[in-house]
Amino acid sequence: PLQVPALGLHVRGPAMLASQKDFNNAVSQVKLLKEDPGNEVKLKLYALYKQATEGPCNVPKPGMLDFINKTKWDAWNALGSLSKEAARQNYVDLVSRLSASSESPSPEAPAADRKQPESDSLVVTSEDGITTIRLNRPAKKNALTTQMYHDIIAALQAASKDESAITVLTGSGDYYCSGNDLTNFTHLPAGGLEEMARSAAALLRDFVNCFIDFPKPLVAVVNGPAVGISVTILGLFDVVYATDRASFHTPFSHLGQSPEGCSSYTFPKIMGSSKAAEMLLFGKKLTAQEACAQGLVTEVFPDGTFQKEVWARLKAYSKLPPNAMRISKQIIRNREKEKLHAVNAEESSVLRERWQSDECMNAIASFLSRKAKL
Ligand SMILES: CCCC/C=C/CC(=O)SCCNC(=O)CCNC(=O)[C@H](O)C(C)(C)COP(=O)(O)OP(=O)(O)OC[C@H]1O[C@@H](n2cnc3c(N)ncnc32)[C@H](O)[C@@H]1OP(=O)(O)O
Repeated sequence: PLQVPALGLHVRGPAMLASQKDFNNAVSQVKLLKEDPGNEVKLKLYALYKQATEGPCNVPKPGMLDFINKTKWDAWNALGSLSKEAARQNYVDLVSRLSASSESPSPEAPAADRKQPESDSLVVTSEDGITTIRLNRPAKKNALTTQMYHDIIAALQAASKDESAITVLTGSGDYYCSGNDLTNFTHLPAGGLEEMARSAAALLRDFVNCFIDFPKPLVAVVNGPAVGISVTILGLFDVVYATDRASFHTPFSHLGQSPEGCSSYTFPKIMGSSKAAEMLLFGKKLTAQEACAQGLVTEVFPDGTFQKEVWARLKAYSKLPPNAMRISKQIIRNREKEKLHAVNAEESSVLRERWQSDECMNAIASFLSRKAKL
């Protein structure tokens, strides 16, 4: 067989080529894959699909800033003059390999039972009655990758059932968290931008639901500046301690996006509608003292003594009767839960549309091309 260099795929003789029916079946099968095959494979699938249905790449190359469409165009163009039939066959072969490997039993434990997260970007420890979930990507200011969202969900599910009395979210290094990792938007699935927005919205909804439903006292130890979703979900925590170096920034309009984490509901409730609007519409950054004055932060500590003071206090709180704390949290939060779930669903669905907008794509392209920073 001939080799298509960019993709490492084979071109077979005409007698072995897959039928249109095989191809249609393979297209349906892709949607049923149990495991995400990764971006490289998804790009291959995209390129082969285009080649099989439309022939060699025949559209103008997208501009430099249109990074998503340019990556797709490059993959399609790399197939050169490969015939439609050969592309169809390669597509069918690739899907059949993917289906076979996704059928084989996974060696991993189910997410809820997993002791440690999938990547080093999250560290979960339990000590002195406190489960600590630490964002651990200091070189990237603890920006949240897709894997980290999944790992945090798993960590919260495990913490809700473990022996600890209190659960803490904090960060490593000088930042608490710089929000969503903007490169998440460059990992385009085979279904394109629409599919990316759909699955990101589903993940966002699951992620925020875990905070809404978390049954034990949940404390944020904000060790430095906080951006985006790491700020908005603070309204779902029971207590927020911050160093005086922390700041709180929700630059959604700058990013062509809209609020999440139930902040469209919790922020106006916590700080009043006009202060909330200044943050959520105009991206006003609050200092730790300002956030405390508005009720978003419980208490601010001098940076030099922050860790010592906060952990001493949390250790003392963790000795309180755990069932009493759970029940008190239930009474405080339960009547709001239904509302919060509805708000989360609505915010996620609005964002699904926003993520497909030019305003959002241009803002992300600007950040990635190092033209814009907050
Ligand atoms: C699926 C659920 C989706 C939920 C959606 C949530 C929405 C949000 O969270 S919106 C908020 C998104 N966050 C941002 O827009 C922040 C972008 N980052 C910045 O503006 C700056 O990096 C900073 C102000 C946070 C820090 O600036 P500083 O000069 O101190 O440090 P840098 O040199 O810029 O950063 C170091 C390193 O980290 C990378 N990085 C930082 N934040 C992010 C991020 N959010 N996404 C991707 N990468 C990030 C930065 O690019 C640097 O990387 P290099 O060293 O490789 O250049």
